[in-house]
Amino acid sequence: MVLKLEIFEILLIKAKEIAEEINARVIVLVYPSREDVNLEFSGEIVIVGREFDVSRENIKKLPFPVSIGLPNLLSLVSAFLKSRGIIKEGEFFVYVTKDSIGIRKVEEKTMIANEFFERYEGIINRVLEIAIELSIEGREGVPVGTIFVIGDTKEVMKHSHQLIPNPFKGHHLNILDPKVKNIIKEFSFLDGAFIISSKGRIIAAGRYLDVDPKSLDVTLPQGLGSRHLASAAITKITKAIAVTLSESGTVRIFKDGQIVFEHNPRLSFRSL
Ligand SMILES: Nc1ncnc2c1ncn2[C@@H]1O[C@H](COP(=O)(O)OP(=O)(O)OP(=O)(O)O)[C@@H](O)[C@H]1O
Repeated sequence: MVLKLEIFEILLIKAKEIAEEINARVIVLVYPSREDVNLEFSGEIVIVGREFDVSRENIKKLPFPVSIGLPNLLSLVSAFLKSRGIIKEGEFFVYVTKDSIGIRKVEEKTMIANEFFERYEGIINRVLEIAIELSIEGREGVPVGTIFVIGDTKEVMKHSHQLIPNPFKGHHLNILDPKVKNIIKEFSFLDGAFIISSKGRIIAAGRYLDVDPKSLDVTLPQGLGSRHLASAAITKITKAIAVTLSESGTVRIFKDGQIVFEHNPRLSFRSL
């Protein structure tokens, strides 16, 4: 069968029609299959993806890693749109992947709190990306587990101590620098946590979190051990956010003592 238009172009046309029909103000393109997105739409267009160089005013670009899977991507987009006041709870947006189309309602409770975007958006994205790569690749093929504690550094340092001399002391390395990714991966075998400032600077690695989950009344689903309890606890007594990678491959984000995001890339590593 010869198609006059590519599937993706057909989906774009339909997305616009649906958006207009249901009064959706946003169309989300998830890792679109082509760069020259040709879509005249009066609302906002959000592109989830990496390599797109767009400068049109109504197009926003979100660099979420594809490996977190479509449901998680859509939850993050939903939280983003809400936190930026682009759409409100209960409203709909239309999304298009390279071979599917759908409608999503912005729920009252998004998996990720709005602060995710207001505070450390870029940093959490980068940490998530590293954690996901480590989950899939391991370190030199061996599964690793680790913790990243982001933000409220002063308080976090008060509630933690070094297990080994801090390899990052005196270095001004920033997690947003692409070269730093491999350095982090190299040090991921260390026991303890990475401490990252709200601006992305790597303050320490090999840091033990001195927190008592019991007295802080932290409860997590069964099966989660001391790494996860400590991560939850540190986010309860400070304003920090923690990202953990379990040796089993699951990546979790903690905030206010609770899990706000959970995903195992090893179980769903696929392209959209
Ligand atoms: N308070 C803490 N601060 C920093 N790191 C910790 C803390 N408690 C445990 N860890 C780290 O977590 C590692 C694994 O502990 P444990 O197996 O109990 O955790 P877990 O939550 O079951 O994690 P995993 O799912 O990766 O096995 C420890 O070897 C240590 O490196």
